[in-house]
Amino acid sequence: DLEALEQEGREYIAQLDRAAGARKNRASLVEWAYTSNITEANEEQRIQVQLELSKQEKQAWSETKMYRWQDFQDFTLRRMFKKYSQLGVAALPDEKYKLLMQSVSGMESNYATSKICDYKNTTKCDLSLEPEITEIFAKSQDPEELKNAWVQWHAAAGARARQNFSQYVQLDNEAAQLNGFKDVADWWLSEYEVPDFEQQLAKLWEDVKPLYQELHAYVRKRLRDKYGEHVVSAKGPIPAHLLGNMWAQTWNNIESFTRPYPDKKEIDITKTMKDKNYTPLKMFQMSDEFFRSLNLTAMPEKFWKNSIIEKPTDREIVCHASAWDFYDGEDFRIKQCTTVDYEYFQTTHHEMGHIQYFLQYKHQPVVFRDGANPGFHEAVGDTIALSVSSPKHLRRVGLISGDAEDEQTEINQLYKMGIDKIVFLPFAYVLDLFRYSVFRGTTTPEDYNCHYWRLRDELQGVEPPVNRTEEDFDAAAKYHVSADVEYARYYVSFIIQFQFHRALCQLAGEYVPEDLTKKLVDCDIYQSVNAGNALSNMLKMGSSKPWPDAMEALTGQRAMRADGLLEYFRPLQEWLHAENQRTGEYIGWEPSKMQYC
Ligand SMILES: C=C(C[SeH])C(=O)N1CCC[C@H]1C(=O)O
Ligand SMILES: [Zn+2]
Repeated sequence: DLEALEQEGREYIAQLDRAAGARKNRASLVEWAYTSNITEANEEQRIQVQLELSKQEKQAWSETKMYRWQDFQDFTLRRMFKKYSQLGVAALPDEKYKLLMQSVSGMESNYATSKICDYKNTTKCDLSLEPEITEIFAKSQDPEELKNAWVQWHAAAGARARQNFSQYVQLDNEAAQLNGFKDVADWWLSEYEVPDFEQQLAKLWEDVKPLYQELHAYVRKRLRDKYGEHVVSAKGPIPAHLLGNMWAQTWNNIESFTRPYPDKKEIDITKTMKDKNYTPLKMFQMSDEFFRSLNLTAMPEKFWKNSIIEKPTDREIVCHASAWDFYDGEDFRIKQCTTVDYEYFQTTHHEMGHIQYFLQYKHQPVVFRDGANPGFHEAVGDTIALSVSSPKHLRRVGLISGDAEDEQTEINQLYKMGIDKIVFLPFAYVLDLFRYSVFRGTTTPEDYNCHYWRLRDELQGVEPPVNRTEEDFDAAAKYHVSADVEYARYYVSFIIQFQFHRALCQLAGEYVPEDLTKKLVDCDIYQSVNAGNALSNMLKMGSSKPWPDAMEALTGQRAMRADGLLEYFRPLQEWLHAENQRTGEYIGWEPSKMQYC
């Protein structure tokens, strides 16, 4: 009878989950070995083990399919079977599976080991993305030097990945179809478990676009004041190499010469960190302490022993920051090439947020040890960082001094947050709009680069510093495209982190709507056990329930909404609107005059 069958199913899925945990542990270990020491041998070993594990998964999958789990009464049991009924890339025949692994691995190693030559000393050609090229984009205010680094990097890390990328698209789409999806775009979107998710992304962009356009116009004006109208036009897109970041995804590095009230004391947190002899370890300890102050879980012993928090000098590694769950309930690690600066202080909290999520859901079955949706996992650390980057908290830890809050300081503060959070949204949206169209075949290899720049031009209002052709492939110059990491998760995160932040601030008594002494921009949830417990209750759920349930558990809302972000930045939006009217700056941008199609 059904009851007996369901009980049999329960016992089967329990042993399958344990076996899956052992497989994921092995997969993480061999992946870690490769990304923390990029050699041919480690790359070969990684692919061998992945292939072996995929055979075991295929075997288990054929057994799982035999169960009539759709008729089971138990929601959680049905959900476990549903997730285990999706085989993933292992559905590919061995040869194609290996080819797919090799093409992604080839792109990722190329990205991680790409070097460019020094602008002045052209025989010195050992500059890596981290720390050297990142430092150029953080510090240089020479458009020619920035253009040179931009062009070299996009040739090395972008164009060189084109062949591998088109093979990866082909094979990943085949895997998607073997899993019952039309293409990888639908597979990625299915992770969000709501039928109209793509439309929700478009709606969020419509909600935020007016704010972005005001900020874009203001920044273009300030850059034109600085570099002149022959470098920055009055009505066109902004040249992508002038925004302080290789991908123009956050513009924090141009804050010092574009902030609204320049005569207000400059808050140079990087300088203060260096003056106070901060070390990468201290940055991690401060982040750990913040989480513990919320009554969340301390980093376990193995974390401090096994993590890599500084770039090694004796080998090549994947420097792009990452957090790792080894699925044994004890081994959790971060790998990042920390430099002592504000940007990496934020990144450290971002990665520690992933680890905290791992720790909170480690009691779940392996199959539920995931974010409620991929965006949730990206939002945890950033939500904490919204408190850490508040003037109140920075004063608390001695990273800024003096300057009590006044209207102008507050606008400067919101501007600093806005050139990090608001400008990121069109960048993130473009990256997966581009890849959805590639996987769907609406963008073919012959117009990869044309389509990428058309989206960058139309949505983000940035243009390439030089003309582009189909010899280039600029999308792959971004880590996540070369590493096959979906990006809508960050777009979602930058929206929902403000819903999380607002809810936590209310729980901490730090934010009271309409109470001007308890404003959202001043909120710091540090040491609030009340806020921490609510966050913990949501994190413990992992992916055991559809994400609207997790969202509701923390915020009372069941949907993603831009209202948290818009409320947070309301004063800035009003200031920018008035300022752009005062200067008469054109809002929006005309199509770029650069050749890229
Ligand atoms: C820090 C990570 C590792 Se999950 C990252 O890739 N982030 C964090 C914010 C956006 C995105 C990026 O760097 O492009
Ligand atoms: Zn992340």
